Amino acid sequence: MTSAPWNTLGPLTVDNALPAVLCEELLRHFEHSTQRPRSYQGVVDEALRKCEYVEVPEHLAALVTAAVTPHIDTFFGVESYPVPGQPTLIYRYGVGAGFVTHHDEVTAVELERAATNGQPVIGGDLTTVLFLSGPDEYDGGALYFEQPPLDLRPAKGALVAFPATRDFMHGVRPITAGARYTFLSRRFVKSSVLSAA
Ligand SMILES: O=C(O)CCC(=O)C(=O)O
Ligand SMILES: [Fe+2]
Repeated sequence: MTSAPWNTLGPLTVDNALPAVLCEELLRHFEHSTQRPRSYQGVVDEALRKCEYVEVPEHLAALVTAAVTPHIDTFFGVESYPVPGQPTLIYRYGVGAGFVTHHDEVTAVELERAATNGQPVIGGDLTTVLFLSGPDEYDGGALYFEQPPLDLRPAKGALVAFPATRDFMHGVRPITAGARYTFLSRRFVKSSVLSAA
């Protein structure tokens, strides 16, 4: 039971949220797809974010949704659902910068640049990250939060979820060896005041 508002809770971490076979299928999809450099605020700059992405087909995204929704709804005390029509992405971070500290709110400049740069814009109330790599597969690369300070290098198949707001500043520490794969989607909270803002 929780009485705190959902947008003050998190990050939630759940080990073994995704079965190993689904992690493998998502990784196979990544390897067989066209990989593109991912932007930050609509600009590709490897000093701020060194990352490639592919989009996930609907049938695979639906399997992830089914696996994670009960964990997320129970923890945040809400009903949530993937943002309709919005792509979900797989990210690969090789050796390099990781991803600088940021929040997950969509900004006006990102939207403006998306009109011409071909980059997907993914916005919503909650961010959902699934780890498709275990900590033995890369060095560095922690998903970190600033306040309170927290560094996460969870097991393969783990879920991390948190409000996509400016209160949850986070980033990915530089990767110093190996490669780190994550699945990224955003969700709306039903009847959320924030989702209408
Ligand atoms: O890949 C990750 O661990 C986090 C990525 C992230 O923060 C984002 O896409 O906004
Ligand atoms: Fe983020």
